[in-house]
Amino acid sequence: MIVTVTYNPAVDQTIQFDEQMAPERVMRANKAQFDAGGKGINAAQFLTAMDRPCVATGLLGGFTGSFIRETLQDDGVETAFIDVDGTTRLNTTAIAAAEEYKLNQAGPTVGESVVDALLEQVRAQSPDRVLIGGSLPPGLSPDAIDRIAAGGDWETIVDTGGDVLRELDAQYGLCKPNRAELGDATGADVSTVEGCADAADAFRDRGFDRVLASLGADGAVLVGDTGRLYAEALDIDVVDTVGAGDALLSGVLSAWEAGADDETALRTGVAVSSQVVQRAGTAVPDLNDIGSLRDGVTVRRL
Ligand SMILES: Nc1ncnc2c1ncn2[C@@H]1O[C@H](COP(=O)(O)OP(=O)(O)OP(=O)(O)O)[C@@H](O)[C@H]1O
Ligand SMILES: O=P(O)(O)OC[C@@]1(O)O[C@H](CO)[C@@H](O)[C@@H]1O
Repeated sequence: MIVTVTYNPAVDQTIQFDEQMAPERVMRANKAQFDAGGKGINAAQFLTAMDRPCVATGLLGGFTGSFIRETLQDDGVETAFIDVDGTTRLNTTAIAAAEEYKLNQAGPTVGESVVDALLEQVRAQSPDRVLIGGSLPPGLSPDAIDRIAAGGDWETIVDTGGDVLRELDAQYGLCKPNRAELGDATGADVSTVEGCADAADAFRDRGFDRVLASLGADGAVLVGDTGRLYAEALDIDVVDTVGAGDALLSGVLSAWEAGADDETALRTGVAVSSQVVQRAGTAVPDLNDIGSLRDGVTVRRL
């Protein structure tokens, strides 16, 4: 069973415009939606949709926090959040004439004591795996991630910014940087797939048994003791890439939970992410046909 931890959840507002973004004038959206968001929360939604036992935890506050809790419960996602003072942030994605703008708030300031409460919440679920996803709110340091990782006999997966990844000291089963985060974390040249695989492999020495690096339209690499796997992205019409990395990671974890090997897991991740990027927002897409989509993913060893 997987527990996800989102220290800094968000309500994701996605607004769409026909014309290009321009300053100093009123832009009128033709579509708008609100979704429960945050990297661990997205993963919990995708995992639940794939019938993988999962509990979403983290910090919630204010009316936006209530929206997230109610949305998850309506979607059948098990929750065990800690309530905090302040208001969970609202992050905005503006899609204007096929260009995407991502505007993320910082989130409410919290005290270090929330880490103790959250760790107790995680322990109470007796998970096999814990996924810690997303940024840290003001008031918390990377130690808040390490403490969860070292707080029980579970495998910890982490998906956070490169600046935080390089500060982590605990042992992790997997980290999931995207291309920019991999470059930030390692200082390596990540302009080629091979370069990303080299950087991911070297980064394992920093306490990560495996590294799943997502490369956007170039697909993804998974490096670990069994070698270096590269999966090409599927050729699809992309609407909104927000949540793509969470979907990739969820597909990989879902396959591992079912006992699949790394190649099948990587294929599954690419298949799930390809479904998410074809629609706006971070709500759960149709994941019923993942098996045939997965078979269409090209994977090779590097
Ligand atoms: N343009 C694209 N075409 C096809 N697939 C894509 C495209 N962009 C992303 N994907 C799929 O989504 C996966 C993750 O993409 P990406 O590296 O952008 O994640 P990310 O930056 O971590 O996203 P987020 O942080 O918003 O979750 C890719 O490995 C790929 O399978
Ligand atoms: O600010 P963070 O925590 O790094 O990222 C938050 C976020 O952009 O990540 C998700 C997509 O991966 C969205 O649901 C959410 O708005």
